[in-house]
Amino acid sequence: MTILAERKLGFIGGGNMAEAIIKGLCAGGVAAAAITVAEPVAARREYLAASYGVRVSPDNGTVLADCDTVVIAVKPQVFSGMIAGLERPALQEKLLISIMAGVTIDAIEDACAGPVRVVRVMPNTPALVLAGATAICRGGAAGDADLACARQIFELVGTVCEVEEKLMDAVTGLSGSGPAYVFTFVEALADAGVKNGLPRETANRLAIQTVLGAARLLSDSGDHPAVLRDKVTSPGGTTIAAQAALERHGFRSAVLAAVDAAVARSAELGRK
Ligand SMILES: NC(=O)C1=CN([C@@H]2O[C@H](COP(=O)(O)OP(=O)(O)OC[C@H]3O[C@@H](n4cnc5c(N)ncnc54)[C@H](O)[C@@H]3O)[C@@H](O)[C@H]2O)C=CC1
Ligand SMILES: O=C(O)[C@@H]1CCC=N1
Repeated sequence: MTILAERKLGFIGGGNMAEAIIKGLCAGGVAAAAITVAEPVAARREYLAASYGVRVSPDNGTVLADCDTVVIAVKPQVFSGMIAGLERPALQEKLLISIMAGVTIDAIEDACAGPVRVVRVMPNTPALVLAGATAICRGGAAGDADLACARQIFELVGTVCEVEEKLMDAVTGLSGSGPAYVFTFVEALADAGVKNGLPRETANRLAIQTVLGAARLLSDSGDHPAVLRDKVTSPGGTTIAAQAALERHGFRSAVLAAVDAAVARSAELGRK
């Protein structure tokens, strides 16, 4: 907490991802009073203030005035309009931490019309429960302390990897959007249990714990997924029958195509 304790942290945009980070930061010991959130939707401001005790404002300028470290947490599509409304000199003094999918460091520097310290980050929503997966990279004007500050924020809410910026679209397709694929899988798994006669609540509990337990086993053992899969798969048994059906229905190629689609969309958002 050494670097963060000295920082005044602000968020521009108080939506789902900002909330996940804020909740994680508060659980990780950051004082809510040191966090300011600018958010145009009044109900959302009231909710964030009541739930976490953060300071809120409808005016993005308040975050610039009050904070030295600013997390840009608006949608990529509203970024250029949002940044146009902020004063250039004030912006250029801040550490800007962007979590926007696709938007490049070059684009942020151009929008700020001058040298600005940018760290680009791709987090994911399990940050809400301190189990986030985040990748970070820094712009040319950002120093070691800036990168360390961003790293510290996201380490409080999970795991952090440093990557080259050209890999950020790949990260977005894998771990940024990835929780949604897992939720779809869990939903389908539970549905399959219900189809085979399990009560809904039992099916949901078993499906969630299966994914949680399998992920924990992978993480704790360090084994390759194929090694652990083999241990589940008895010769002539149930699992190989299921695996054969997954192959027939293109499970792996569906996952590859899904991630490719997200990567392509991330790159497209960056070009807009
Ligand atoms: N949701 C996710 O799982 C992840 C999202 N991201 C990125 O995080 C960013 C935010 O995404 P979400 O939180 O999902 O979206 P969201 O729609 O939940 O939040 C965006 C917030 O920005 C506010 N907003 C709109 N215009 C604004 C303006 N001009 N100034 C200030 N605030 C404004 C909206 O009212 C909204 O509350 C996006 O750029 C997205 O690419 C990155 C990783 C994961
Ligand atoms: O769907 C999106 O565009 C954002 C970026 C990664 C996860 N959610």
